[in-house]
Amino acid sequence: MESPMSASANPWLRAEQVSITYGAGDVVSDAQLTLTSGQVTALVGPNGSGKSTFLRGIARLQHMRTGAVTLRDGRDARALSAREFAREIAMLAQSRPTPVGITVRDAVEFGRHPHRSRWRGSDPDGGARIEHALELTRLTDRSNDMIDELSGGQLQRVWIASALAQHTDVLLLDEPTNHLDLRYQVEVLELIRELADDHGIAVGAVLHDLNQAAALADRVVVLSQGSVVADGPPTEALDGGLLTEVFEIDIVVERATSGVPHVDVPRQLLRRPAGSAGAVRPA
Ligand SMILES: Nc1ncnc2c1ncn2[C@@H]1O[C@H](COP(=O)(O)OP(=O)(O)OP(=O)(O)O)[C@@H](O)[C@H]1O
Repeated sequence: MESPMSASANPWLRAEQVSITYGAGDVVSDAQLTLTSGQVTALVGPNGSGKSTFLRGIARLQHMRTGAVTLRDGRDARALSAREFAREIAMLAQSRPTPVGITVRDAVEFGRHPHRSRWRGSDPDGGARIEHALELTRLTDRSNDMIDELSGGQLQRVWIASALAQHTDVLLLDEPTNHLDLRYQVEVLELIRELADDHGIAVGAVLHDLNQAAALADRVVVLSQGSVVADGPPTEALDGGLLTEVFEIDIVVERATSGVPHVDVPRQLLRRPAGSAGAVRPA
């Protein structure tokens, strides 16, 4: 991980012409993604559009039928050993079993696996990296708690801490705010922004909430039926017409005074007129 000051202009990860199949046709088709130091890139799109599969393909958790993933120094990410790869790219997958009987610190320590020497298990930087990851995720005071006793939001922060302890330039997050209440969502989103801004990490995150994507991301990539149909700053990629087509529901995008687009669905879609058949009335 380098400081943002030393970041080169080259993307830290470039995935190109990625196609992934589960057997009956491609679910990701000729897709591309570029991740840059200090930038958050949000992947958005309807259920089943291929967001997770695309990210998992890049993270080598899914076989790619075609495609290339190139690191900043020109190395082919797919040619690296598992240990080398895990020193470059950390991935927080969507669903993880919660191990029983381990502490927060133990879970964060998992992230050090690619840095431990093979035979003796020594990891001179490990202690400091783990402390730093706990600090960034505000978990220092909980480090001795058992992880099966944490709330969903705290647990999510533990997994992010574990990915941070891995100390990579690139962080891939699949729905990092899933199952979190609003407060924890905001905390996790702020943390992601901080990782990019203060630590120069190149973040790629699948997000469902288009307004969160608009507020958080420097770039938004829109996937539809496995293909990238928009890739640009939120003001360009979050286009009302395009989103209406992709999500198959009327979507209006307004530009707030801050410049951040605000994505909305017309209210009449959500409420039945009072007195209409089947309207829900308060008891
Ligand atoms: N293990 C699997 N076996 C077969 N098909 C799969 C498998 N996982 C996903 N798919 C299919 O691949 C397509 C893309 O799924 P994927 O989970 O990548 O979409 P997504 O955009 O992340 O969806 P969501 O927003 O619902 O998480 C879907 O049609 C899905 O049914």
